[in-house]
Amino acid sequence: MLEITLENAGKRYNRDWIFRGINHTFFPAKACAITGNNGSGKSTLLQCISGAIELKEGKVAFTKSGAAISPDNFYAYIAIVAPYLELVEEMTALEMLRFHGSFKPFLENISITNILDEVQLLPAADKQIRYYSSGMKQRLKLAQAVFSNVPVLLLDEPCTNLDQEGYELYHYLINTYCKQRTVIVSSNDKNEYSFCKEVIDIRAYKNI
Ligand SMILES: Nc1ncnc2c1ncn2[C@@H]1O[C@H](COP(=O)(O)OP(=O)(O)OP(=O)(O)O)[C@@H](O)[C@H]1O
Repeated sequence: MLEITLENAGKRYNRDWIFRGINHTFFPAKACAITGNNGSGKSTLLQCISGAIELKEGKVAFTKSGAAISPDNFYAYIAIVAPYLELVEEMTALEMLRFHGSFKPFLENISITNILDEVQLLPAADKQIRYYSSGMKQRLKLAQAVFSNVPVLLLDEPCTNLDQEGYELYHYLINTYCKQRTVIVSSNDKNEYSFCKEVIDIRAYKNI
Protein backbone atom coordinates (compact mmCIF):
# COMPACT_ATOMS: atom_id res chain seq x y z
CA MET A 1 0.00 0.00 0.00
CA LEU A 2 1.28 3.46 -0.93
CA GLU A 3 1.18 6.20 1.68
CA ILE A 4 2.07 9.85 1.28
CA THR A 5 3.03 11.69 4.44
CA LEU A 6 3.52 15.39 5.04
CA GLU A 7 5.74 16.06 8.05
CA ASN A 8 5.73 19.60 9.36
CA ALA A 9 5.41 20.79 5.75
CA GLY A 10 6.04 24.49 5.14
CA LYS A 11 6.58 26.61 2.03
CA ARG A 12 7.79 30.17 1.86
CA TYR A 13 8.27 32.50 -1.10
CA ASN A 14 10.71 35.23 -0.16
CA ARG A 15 9.56 36.34 3.28
CA ASP A 16 5.98 35.09 3.04
CA TRP A 17 5.04 31.72 4.41
CA ILE A 18 2.31 30.26 2.19
CA PHE A 19 1.63 27.45 4.68
CA ARG A 20 3.45 25.97 7.62
CA GLY A 21 3.21 23.01 9.98
CA ILE A 22 1.09 20.65 7.89
CA ASN A 23 1.12 17.07 9.15
CA HIS A 24 -1.02 14.63 7.24
CA THR A 25 -1.00 11.13 5.78
CA PHE A 26 -2.83 10.42 2.52
CA PHE A 27 -4.13 6.89 2.12
CA PRO A 28 -5.57 4.99 -0.84
CA ALA A 29 -9.37 4.92 -1.04
CA LYS A 30 -9.59 7.99 1.19
CA ALA A 31 -9.75 10.97 -1.14
CA CYS A 32 -8.64 14.28 0.34
CA ALA A 33 -9.47 17.85 -0.70
CA ILE A 34 -7.17 20.83 -0.29
CA THR A 35 -9.34 23.90 0.04
CA GLY A 36 -8.78 27.63 0.55
CA ASN A 37 -9.43 30.92 -1.18
CA ASN A 38 -7.66 32.14 -4.34
CA GLY A 39 -3.95 32.53 -3.80
CA SER A 40 -3.99 30.65 -0.48
CA GLY A 41 -1.51 28.00 -1.63
CA LYS A 42 -3.53 24.99 -2.80
CA SER A 43 -1.62 24.54 -6.06
CA THR A 44 1.66 25.15 -4.28
CA LEU A 45 0.92 22.37 -1.78
CA LEU A 46 -0.11 19.99 -4.55
CA GLN A 47 3.12 20.72 -6.44
CA CYS A 48 5.12 20.12 -3.26
CA ILE A 49 3.41 16.74 -2.86
CA SER A 50 4.26 15.89 -6.47
CA GLY A 51 7.91 16.76 -5.92
CA ALA A 52 7.79 19.44 -8.66
CA ILE A 53 8.71 22.12 -6.13
CA GLU A 54 10.55 21.82 -2.84
CA LEU A 55 9.23 22.53 0.61
CA LYS A 56 11.09 25.15 2.61
CA GLU A 57 10.83 23.05 5.76
CA GLY A 58 9.58 19.61 6.69
CA LYS A 59 9.21 16.83 4.17
CA VAL A 60 7.01 14.80 1.84
CA ALA A 61 7.51 11.06 2.07
CA PHE A 62 6.16 8.34 -0.21
CA THR A 63 6.29 4.83 1.22
CA LYS A 64 5.21 1.64 -0.45
CA SER A 65 4.49 -1.24 1.94
CA GLY A 66 6.72 0.54 4.45
CA ALA A 67 9.67 1.09 2.07
CA ALA A 68 10.63 4.70 1.27
CA ILE A 69 10.47 5.89 -2.35
CA SER A 70 13.10 8.38 -3.48
CA PRO A 71 11.69 11.84 -4.31
CA ASP A 72 13.32 11.46 -7.74
CA ASN A 73 10.87 8.63 -8.40
CA PHE A 74 7.64 10.21 -7.11
CA TYR A 75 6.68 11.11 -10.66
CA ALA A 76 6.37 7.42 -11.60
CA TYR A 77 3.56 7.00 -9.06
CA ILE A 78 1.46 10.05 -9.87
CA ALA A 79 -0.65 11.57 -12.60
CA ILE A 80 -1.62 15.24 -12.52
CA VAL A 81 -4.43 17.36 -13.89
CA ALA A 82 -3.74 21.08 -13.57
CA PRO A 83 -4.57 24.31 -15.38
CA TYR A 84 -0.86 25.11 -15.85
CA LEU A 85 -0.09 21.80 -17.60
CA GLU A 86 -0.39 22.34 -21.33
CA LEU A 87 -1.42 19.85 -23.97
CA VAL A 88 0.63 19.49 -27.17
CA GLU A 89 -1.73 21.40 -29.43
CA GLU A 90 -0.21 20.21 -32.71
CA MET A 91 -1.12 16.61 -31.93
CA THR A 92 -4.48 14.93 -32.30
CA ALA A 93 -6.02 13.45 -29.14
CA LEU A 94 -5.18 9.97 -30.42
CA GLU A 95 -1.53 10.91 -31.03
CA MET A 96 -1.27 12.66 -27.70
CA LEU A 97 -2.57 9.68 -25.73
CA ARG A 98 -0.36 7.26 -27.70
CA PHE A 99 2.64 9.48 -27.01
CA HIS A 100 1.78 9.76 -23.33
CA GLY A 101 1.10 6.04 -23.03
CA SER A 102 4.53 5.26 -24.48
CA PHE A 103 6.24 6.50 -21.32
CA LYS A 104 3.48 6.19 -18.71
CA PRO A 105 1.30 3.18 -19.49
CA PHE A 106 -2.47 3.30 -19.22
CA LEU A 107 -4.60 1.01 -17.09
CA GLU A 108 -4.62 -2.56 -18.29
CA ASN A 109 -7.50 -3.83 -20.38
CA ILE A 110 -8.48 -0.47 -21.82
CA SER A 111 -7.46 0.72 -25.26
CA ILE A 112 -6.85 4.32 -26.26
CA THR A 113 -10.01 4.17 -28.35
CA ASN A 114 -11.95 3.06 -25.28
CA ILE A 115 -10.40 5.87 -23.24
CA LEU A 116 -11.48 8.48 -25.79
CA ASP A 117 -14.91 6.90 -25.86
CA GLU A 118 -15.17 7.08 -22.05
CA VAL A 119 -14.62 10.85 -22.13
CA GLN A 120 -16.84 11.25 -25.20
CA LEU A 121 -14.04 12.47 -27.44
CA LEU A 122 -14.03 9.58 -29.88
CA PRO A 123 -15.67 11.62 -32.67
CA ALA A 124 -12.86 14.18 -32.29
CA ALA A 125 -10.03 11.62 -31.94
CA ASP A 126 -8.28 12.73 -35.13
CA LYS A 127 -8.75 16.44 -34.65
CA GLN A 128 -5.74 18.53 -33.65
CA ILE A 129 -6.02 19.60 -30.02
CA ARG A 130 -5.67 23.26 -30.96
CA TYR A 131 -9.14 23.01 -32.49
CA TYR A 132 -10.62 21.59 -29.28
CA SER A 133 -12.87 23.71 -27.09
CA SER A 134 -11.63 24.43 -23.57
CA GLY A 135 -14.04 21.84 -22.14
CA MET A 136 -12.84 19.20 -24.63
CA LYS A 137 -9.24 19.94 -23.62
CA GLN A 138 -10.17 19.48 -19.98
CA ARG A 139 -11.80 16.12 -20.72
CA LEU A 140 -8.60 15.05 -22.46
CA LYS A 141 -6.49 16.15 -19.48
CA LEU A 142 -8.76 14.15 -17.18
CA ALA A 143 -8.51 11.11 -19.46
CA GLN A 144 -4.73 11.31 -19.59
CA ALA A 145 -4.49 11.32 -15.79
CA VAL A 146 -7.36 9.05 -14.73
CA PHE A 147 -6.41 6.28 -17.17
CA SER A 148 -2.68 6.37 -16.33
CA ASN A 149 -1.72 3.23 -14.49
CA VAL A 150 -0.56 4.99 -11.33
CA PRO A 151 -1.73 4.80 -7.71
CA VAL A 152 -1.88 8.55 -7.05
CA LEU A 153 -3.96 11.25 -8.77
CA LEU A 154 -3.33 14.93 -8.05
CA LEU A 155 -6.25 16.95 -9.38
CA ASP A 156 -5.86 20.73 -9.39
CA GLU A 157 -9.21 22.36 -10.24
CA PRO A 158 -10.18 19.28 -12.27
CA CYS A 159 -13.52 20.63 -13.47
CA THR A 160 -12.17 23.89 -14.93
CA ASN A 161 -14.13 24.69 -18.10
CA LEU A 162 -16.49 21.73 -17.72
CA ASP A 163 -20.23 22.09 -18.19
CA GLN A 164 -22.87 20.14 -16.24
CA GLU A 165 -22.35 17.01 -18.33
CA GLY A 166 -18.63 17.38 -17.83
CA TYR A 167 -19.10 17.41 -14.04
CA GLU A 168 -21.17 14.25 -14.33
CA LEU A 169 -18.44 12.66 -16.44
CA TYR A 170 -15.84 13.67 -13.83
CA HIS A 171 -17.81 11.99 -11.02
CA TYR A 172 -18.34 8.90 -13.18
CA LEU A 173 -14.57 8.68 -13.79
CA ILE A 174 -13.81 9.10 -10.09
CA ASN A 175 -16.38 6.48 -9.07
CA THR A 176 -15.46 3.98 -11.74
CA TYR A 177 -11.67 4.24 -11.89
CA CYS A 178 -10.36 5.99 -8.79
CA LYS A 179 -12.04 4.48 -5.75
CA GLN A 180 -9.05 2.40 -4.66
CA ARG A 181 -6.42 5.00 -5.52
CA THR A 182 -5.04 7.98 -3.60
CA VAL A 183 -6.86 11.06 -4.89
CA ILE A 184 -5.99 14.59 -3.77
CA VAL A 185 -8.14 17.41 -5.14
CA SER A 186 -7.22 21.08 -4.91
CA SER A 187 -10.39 23.10 -5.25
CA ASN A 188 -12.75 25.82 -4.06
CA ASP A 189 -15.75 24.16 -5.61
CA LYS A 190 -17.63 21.70 -3.41
CA ASN A 191 -18.94 19.91 -6.51
CA GLU A 192 -15.37 19.00 -7.40
CA TYR A 193 -14.52 17.42 -4.05
CA SER A 194 -17.88 16.25 -2.66
CA PHE A 195 -16.63 12.64 -2.64
CA CYS A 196 -13.56 13.47 -0.52
CA LYS A 197 -13.50 11.94 2.92
CA GLU A 198 -10.97 14.41 4.29
CA VAL A 199 -10.37 18.14 3.85
CA ILE A 200 -7.23 20.15 4.47
CA ASP A 201 -8.16 23.82 4.66
CA ILE A 202 -4.92 25.59 3.95
CA ARG A 203 -6.09 28.67 5.85
CA ALA A 204 -5.59 26.70 9.06
CA TYR A 205 -1.84 26.66 8.37
CA LYS A 206 -1.26 30.36 7.97
CA ASN A 207 -1.01 31.59 11.56
CA ILE A 208 2.69 31.61 11.59
N1 LIG B 1 7.10 31.13 -7.90
C1 LIG B 1 6.50 31.94 -7.03
N2 LIG B 1 7.16 33.00 -6.49
C2 LIG B 1 6.55 33.80 -5.60
N3 LIG B 1 5.29 33.65 -5.16
C3 LIG B 1 4.59 32.61 -5.67
C4 LIG B 1 5.15 31.71 -6.63
N4 LIG B 1 4.21 30.79 -6.96
C5 LIG B 1 3.10 31.10 -6.23
N5 LIG B 1 3.33 32.19 -5.47
C6 LIG B 1 2.39 32.78 -4.52
O1 LIG B 1 1.97 31.81 -3.61
C7 LIG B 1 0.62 32.02 -3.23
C8 LIG B 1 -0.19 30.75 -3.41
O2 LIG B 1 -0.39 30.50 -4.81
P1 LIG B 1 -1.17 29.21 -5.33
O3 LIG B 1 -1.18 29.25 -6.82
O4 LIG B 1 -0.62 27.99 -4.67
O5 LIG B 1 -2.63 29.50 -4.75
P2 LIG B 1 -4.01 28.71 -5.00
O6 LIG B 1 -4.63 28.53 -3.64
O7 LIG B 1 -3.79 27.50 -5.82
O8 LIG B 1 -4.86 29.80 -5.79
P3 LIG B 1 -6.06 29.70 -6.86
O9 LIG B 1 -7.30 29.27 -6.09
O10 LIG B 1 -6.19 31.10 -7.34
O11 LIG B 1 -5.64 28.74 -7.93
C9 LIG B 1 0.11 33.21 -4.05
O12 LIG B 1 0.19 34.36 -3.25
C10 LIG B 1 1.11 33.28 -5.19
O13 LIG B 1 1.26 34.59 -5.64
